[in-house]
Amino acid sequence: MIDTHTDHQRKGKEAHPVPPFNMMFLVGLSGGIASGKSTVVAVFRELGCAVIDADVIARQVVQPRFLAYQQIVHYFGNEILLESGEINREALGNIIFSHPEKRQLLNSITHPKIQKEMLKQIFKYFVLGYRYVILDIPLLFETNTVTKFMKHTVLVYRCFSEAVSHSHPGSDPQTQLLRLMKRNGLAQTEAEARIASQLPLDEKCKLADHVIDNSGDWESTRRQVLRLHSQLEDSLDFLLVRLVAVTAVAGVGGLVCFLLRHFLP
Ligand SMILES: CC(C)(COP(=O)(O)OP(=O)(O)OC[C@H]1O[C@@H](n2cnc3c(N)ncnc32)[C@H](O)[C@@H]1O)[C@@H](O)C(=O)NCCC(=O)NCCS
Ligand SMILES: Nc1ncnc2c1ncn2[C@@H]1O[C@H](COP(=O)(O)OP(=O)(O)OP(=O)(O)O)[C@@H](O)[C@H]1O
Repeated sequence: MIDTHTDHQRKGKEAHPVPPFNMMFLVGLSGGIASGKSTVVAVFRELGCAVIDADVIARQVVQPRFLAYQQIVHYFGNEILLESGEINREALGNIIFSHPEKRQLLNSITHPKIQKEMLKQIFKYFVLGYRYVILDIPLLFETNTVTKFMKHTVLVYRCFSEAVSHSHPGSDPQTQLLRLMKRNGLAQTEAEARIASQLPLDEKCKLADHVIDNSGDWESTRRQVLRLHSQLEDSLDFLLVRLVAVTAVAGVGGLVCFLLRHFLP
């Protein structure tokens, strides 16, 4: 039987907040459609890690009381509204996934608001003293502006067939397509358009610092997450950031003392 209580847990290394004045770092997590992101994120949450979900925020910022809602209705028209007045996500999805310029437009409306809300949540976790925050962002590698703020990037991938897993460790496009069609009730062309709107998984694999292979069973995935969490907790980056912060504070303090001594009577 596999021992689910790993060394990591025995050492009691859960992600409890550390005192608030310690600096933290960001970890970007992404993956293909139905690759297992939620599964991986659930393990991180179970370990007490701070997780921010971009898809959840993307839904919040387009609620009727927000500016993004008005802008979307202004540019896309009332046709994308449900009777309740809320955005018809299926209708909007059908438009933006088949028209790249409209997708660009929607992104330009929503992404700044999503990023602003993420920033607020990051600040909250900073104040609470977390060592690192996981940002679950489906478009992490497509949106270059975000990756530069990540100390680590993680890609979750899942090979759906044995044959593919050995030759091409990225995805099985056919199975991914079928899953998407079934899950979202999409026609083949619509599902293809959705997949084509994102970077191919094997491209993302090359860009990521860490890859979690979710092709095996749950335990195998869980073990990889525990190992990664342990690495992140022990990360020297954390110490480096603290060192830089302490140096900066000392530098500013020194400067203030110098100025006070020279310019005050
Ligand atoms: C187009 C919308 C209305 C479709 O809604 P729907 O409920 O059908 O899908 P949902 O929001 O759950 O997204 C499902 C997946 O689609 C992909 N996706 C969503 N938006 C985009 C986009 N602009 N470009 C490429 N892929 C996207 C992601 O993989 C995401 O996980 C919605 O996705 C949206 O508002 N997108 C713009 C905001 C965005 O970029 N969200 C992604 C997180 S940053
Ligand atoms: N290792 C695994 N073994 C068996 N089933 C799995 C495994 N990982 C995930 N699944 C199943 O595959 C489906 C997709 O997983 P999950 O929801 O975690 O993916 P996701 O990447 O978050 O999907 P989405 O694209 O909707 O965000 C779920 O039904 C989940 O239960």
